[in-house]
Amino acid sequence: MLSVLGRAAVSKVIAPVGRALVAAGLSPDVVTVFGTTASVAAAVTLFPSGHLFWGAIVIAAFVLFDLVDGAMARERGGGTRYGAVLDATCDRIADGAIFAGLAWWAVYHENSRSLLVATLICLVTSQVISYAKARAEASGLSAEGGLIERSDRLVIVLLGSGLTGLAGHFGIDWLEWAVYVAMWLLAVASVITVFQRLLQVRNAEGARDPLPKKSGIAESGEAPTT
Ligand SMILES: CCCCCCCC/C=C\CCCCCCCC(=O)OC[C@H](COP(=O)(O)O[C@@H]1[C@H](O)[C@H](OP(=O)(O)O)[C@@H](O)[C@H](O)[C@H]1O)OC(=O)CCCCCCC/C=C\CCCCCCCC
Ligand SMILES: Nc1ccn([C@@H]2O[C@H](COP(=O)(O)O)[C@@H](O)[C@H]2O)c(=O)n1
Ligand SMILES: [Mg+2]
Ligand SMILES: [Mg+2]
Repeated sequence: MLSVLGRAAVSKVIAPVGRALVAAGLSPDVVTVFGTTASVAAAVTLFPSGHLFWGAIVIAAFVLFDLVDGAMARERGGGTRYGAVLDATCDRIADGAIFAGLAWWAVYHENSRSLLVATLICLVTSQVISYAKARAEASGLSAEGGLIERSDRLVIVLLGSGLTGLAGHFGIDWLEWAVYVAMWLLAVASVITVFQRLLQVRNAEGARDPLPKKSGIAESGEAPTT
C-alpha cells in the first residue's frame, strides 16, 4: 500500500542521498549489508532489553538504507541481478530479526502468549509473503502487492512498538496496548496477503496447466516423474 502511495515522494528525498554515496565511492551492496547488519543488531539488542521506543527509532533509521541502496543502483545506471537477490535476502533477515526481537520481549517482559502468537504469525507470514512473490517469479508468474508489503509491515510494527515504548516512558496506560493492536492487525492482514498473492498466481493465465514432463532433472528442481 505504502509502496504505491509513498515511493515517488520518498524517491525524491532519497535520490540525492544515493547520488552522494555513489560519488563518495560506495557500492549499493555495501549499503545493503550495512543497513541490514545495523537493523539486526538494533532489533536483537534493544527490543529484548525492553527499549521499545529507542529500538523502533533506531531500526526505522537503519531500514531506510533499503531505499538508499536501490537509489544508488539506479544512479549507477541500474541494479545487478546479484544486488537484487542480496537486497531481497537481507530484507528477510532484517524482518526476521525485528519480529524475533519483539517475540523475545513478549515472552520475557510481557509474559504474553497473545502477543507472542501474533508476533510469530507476523514472523512467518513476513517470509511467506515475499517467498510467494519470488517463487511465482521463478515460475514466470507474478504475485505482487496485496494488503501488506514490506514497507507497510515495517511501519505497523515500528509504530506499534514505538508507541508502547513511549507509553512506558510517560506512564500512559491506554497507549501500552499499541503493540498488541498493531501486531494483531498486522497478523490478520498478513495472512490475508498470503492468500491474495496465491490467488493472483492461481488466476494467472496458464498457472494451472500441468508442467511438461521432462526426461532429466525438471526445471523446478523436482525429480522427474517418468
Ligand atoms: C512514537 C513512535 C515512534 C516510532 C517510530 C517508527 C515509525 C515508523 C515509520 C517509518 C519507518 C520507516 C519504514 C519504512 C522503510 C521502508 C523500507 C522498505 O523496506 O521499503 C520497501 C520497498 C522496497 O523494497 P525492495 O524492493 O528493496 O525489497 C523488496 C521487498 O523486500 C519485497 O518484500 P514484500 O513487499 O514482497 O514483502 C520482496 O518481495 C522483494 O523481493 C524485495 O526486492 O520500498 C518501497 O516500497 C518504497 C516506498 C516506501 C515508502 C516508505 C514510507 C516510509 C515513511 C516514512 C519515511 C520517511 C522518509 C524520510 C527520508 C529521510 C531520509 C534522510
Ligand atoms: N545492493 C543492491 C540493492 C538493490 N539493487 C537494485 O535495486 C532494486 C531495489 O530497489 P529499492 O529501491 O526497492 O530498494 C533491486 O531489485 C535491484 O535491482 C541492487 O542492484 N543492488
Ligand atoms: Mg533496497
Ligand atoms: Mg529491499
